[in-house]
Order: sequence, then structure tokens, then C-alpha cells
Amino acid sequence: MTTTHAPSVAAEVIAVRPGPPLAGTVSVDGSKNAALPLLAAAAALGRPLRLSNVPHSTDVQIMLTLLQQAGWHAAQPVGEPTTYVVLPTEASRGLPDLAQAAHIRASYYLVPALLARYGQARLPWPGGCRIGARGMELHFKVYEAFGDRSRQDSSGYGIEALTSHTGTVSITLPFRSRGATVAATLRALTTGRPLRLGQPNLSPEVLSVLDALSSVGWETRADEHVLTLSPPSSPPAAPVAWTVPGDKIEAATLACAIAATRGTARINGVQGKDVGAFMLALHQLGIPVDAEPDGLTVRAQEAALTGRPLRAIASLSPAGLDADFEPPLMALALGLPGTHLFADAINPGRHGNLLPQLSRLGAEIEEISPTKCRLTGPQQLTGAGAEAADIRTGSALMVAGLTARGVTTIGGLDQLRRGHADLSGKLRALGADICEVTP
Ligand SMILES: CC(=O)N[C@H]1[C@@H](OP(=O)(O)OP(=O)(O)OC[C@H]2O[C@@H](n3ccc(=O)[nH]c3=O)[C@H](O)[C@@H]2O)O[C@H](CO)[C@@H](O)[C@@H]1O
Ligand SMILES: C=C(OP(=O)(O)O)C(=O)O
Repeated sequence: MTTTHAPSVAAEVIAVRPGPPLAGTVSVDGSKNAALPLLAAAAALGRPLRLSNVPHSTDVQIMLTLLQQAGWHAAQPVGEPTTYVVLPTEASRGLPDLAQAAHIRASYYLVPALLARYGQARLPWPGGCRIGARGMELHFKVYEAFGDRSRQDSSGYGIEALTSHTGTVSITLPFRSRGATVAATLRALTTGRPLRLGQPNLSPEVLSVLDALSSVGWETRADEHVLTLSPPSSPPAAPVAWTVPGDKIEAATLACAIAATRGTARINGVQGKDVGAFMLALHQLGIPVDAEPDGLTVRAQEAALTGRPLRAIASLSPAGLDADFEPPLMALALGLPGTHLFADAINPGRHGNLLPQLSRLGAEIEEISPTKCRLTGPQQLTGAGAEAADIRTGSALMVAGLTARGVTTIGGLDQLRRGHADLSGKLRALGADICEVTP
């Protein structure tokens, strides 16, 4: 068993030191980025349902608070710590002030439920990770296609449901926005109108919402060109139960940590199909990883490092590499032979957060442009103080700290906890020398 000698610190930090190869078995929580639209979908459905495998990350807690403030109960059955029963309350109040919506990006998912309940929605501009300009104009185009009216000012935006329209709504997105795809799907749900959406986002998070609609009788068809939704003639009467899929990003972060330490370990609770592009990246680097329907086994003890260049290009396309996989892959690649290329033009501020923090540990990364960089490994990093400038920068620093000489301390834990209830506990369960230190 390993121990961390906690450094003295001025603010709460995570302290990481290098240790033995990670080993054992760990389970991921439910995905924050799937739980958030599923909670909004639960509100939009307007009838009681059970949602299980809900993670305890702070963004999810904020979403639950917003639901309660907006007139829904989110009750936890006794003895089921990750399950919520979501149902509308009877109380008829005016449109609530949802100031906390400014803390999370995904508060925009609440609009359809608010329109169904109040005929209007008024929300502050969404928050979330500061990873560049994060627009919403496609959401407004979606609502306008449904006949709603939108207006914006410096403090936020309002949507008003105008008199009832009928018939199929057809709209094509100029790019595959996950948020706009879910907005269109949930607005179809609350209006009961068929939808034909060109160029949809088909990420696992969106597919989990489509599965939820199928379970209540909607016909859903999706290929890379078009998503079509048709309402049921009468919704099934059976009780509704949805499950949040396992967190693909938490799984990928743990996989990178296992690979960085040349360990062999199993990650339960994630579907192999949700991490396909990430697994291709590991294979490219020569790290064996097997996917089963409910987990991954990383066998980096048997790695035959290829030295082949990795091209990790963030993408919104169905088979592409999710942008949130890029930071932990970058931390891993620093320790592997080869010259590796990384790009994230989707979140144009990501590299501005991530690169300076990895540099504090001595990483040498060549910035080709603000969204593209190249690095040559292997590099020996050295422990230092760094900041979780956003969720994935924080988790990448944890991966980097596992092989950096000496102690790495990571501050900004509020950011990390927005996305993960206890990532350091999961790494510790695999034998990592990691602890949380309070001043
Ligand atoms: C809660 C959640 O799931 N967040 C994820 C979501 O963020 P996000 O909500 O930003 O994702 P979208 O797919 O909707 O947006 C992709 C890009 O297009 C921009 N855009 C989007 C809509 C719009 O109307 N105008 C506009 O400019 C966004 O700012 C972003 O830069 O996808 C990102 C890219 O895969 C991930 O890194 C985030 O973790
Ligand atoms: C960018 C992220 O989250 P959000 O979109 O909620 O800011 C993320 O989950 O990494």
C-alpha cells in the first residue's frame, strides 16, 4: 500500500505522487454530460419517472436544485443513493428566478420543460468550463423553427411559446451541436410534434436521450444525415425508468492513468461503444485495451509502444474523438515515444487552459496555433503546483502527476468536482498515491 506525505498547502488541493503500476478493478459513475440532459428530459416529460445511476458531481446537484426551484420534485428513494424520482409538483407559481443556471452550461436544456410548464423561459447565459466562446444561436434557431420567439440581452435570454403550431418541424443544423440537437429533441417532446433534424449530433449523450424517448413510445430514427422523431399515438402507461450511462470521460481518464503507469486494470460501468475513438487512439500508441459491453480492460503492462504519431483531433462527427478525451490523452502521450498532434477547434479556449498547466510540470508542447499543438515524447515531468482551470485540465493533471517526479499539487478542485464526484478516490482504489489535502 502506498502513502502520500501531504504537503502543507494554503488552499484545498489534490496531491499526487508517482507509484506502482495501477492495478485492480474500479467502477465509473454515471456520466455528468448524459445525466444533465436526461434530468431535463425527465422534467420535459411531465410525468413521474425514475432516473438511476445519477452521479453526485456538483453540476448535477445544481441541475437538481434548478428543477426543484422550477416546480419539479426530485426525490431520492431510501437506500438508492444514485436514483431520483422526478415528478412535477402541483403548485402553480410564476416563472421562477433561476440564477444558479449561470453556473452550468447545461442549464440551457431546461428551456423545453419551462416552456411546457410556464409558456415561457427566462434564464441567465449559461456557465460551465471557460474553454472559449460558447454560443447558443443554434438553440434559438431551433426554438424559432418550432414557432417560439426568442430574445437576448446582456444578462441572459428568454423564449416564449407562441400559440400552438402543428405539423412536422424541419431544420438542418449548420454543424453537429450536441446542445442544439437535444434542444430540438426535447422541444419535440414537449410539443408532441414530429421532428426532422438534419446534421444531428449523435454522441452517446444524445443517444441516451433518444433511447429515453423510445421508452415512452416515440419512434426515433437516426443516421449521420438526419434524425427523425415521431410521437406515439398514445404514450405507454407503464412506469418509466431511465438509467444514466456510465461516464465515458471518467473511464477514459482512468484508462490513461492506468496506461501512464504501465498498469493492468479493469474499468467497469462504461460501454465499449461509447469509447470507440478513444480506444483507437490507445491502440495507435501500442496500448492493449479490450472492450466488453459493460467495461474496459487496459493491459499496459503488455504494451509494445509503437512510437507511431497520434493524431488526436476533437470532432463532433458520430465516429469522431470527443473533445473531452483530448486532455487526458495529451497527458498520457507526454510519456510515450513519438511526435503527437492534438487539436480542439470545438472548444477554442481549451489549450489556453491546459498547455500552461502541463508546462508547470515541465511539459514541452509546441503551440502550432491557439487550438493545435504538437509534442514529442517520452518526457520526464517534474511535480509542481498546478490548477484545474477546467474539469478536463484538472483530470489531465492527475494523469500527468502519476508519472511526474516528486509531488504534484492540483488546486481549483471546484472545477474538478463539477464533473467528477470522486476521481481521486477511484485512482486510489487502483493503487495511486493520491490524496486530497485541506489547509
Ligand atoms: C454539458 C455538455 O455536454 N458539454 C459538452 C458539450 O458542450 P457544448 O454545449 O458547448 O456542445 P455543442 O456540441 O452544443 O457545441 C459545440 C461547439 O459549438 C458551439 N456552439 C454550440 C451551439 C450554438 O448554438 N452555438 C455555438 O457556437 C459551442 O460553443 C461549442 O464550441 O460538447 C462539448 C464538445 O463536444 C464538450 O466539450 C462539452 O463537455
Ligand atoms: C466542458 C465540459 O462541461 P460543460 O460543457 O458543462 O462546461 C466538460 O464536461 O468537460
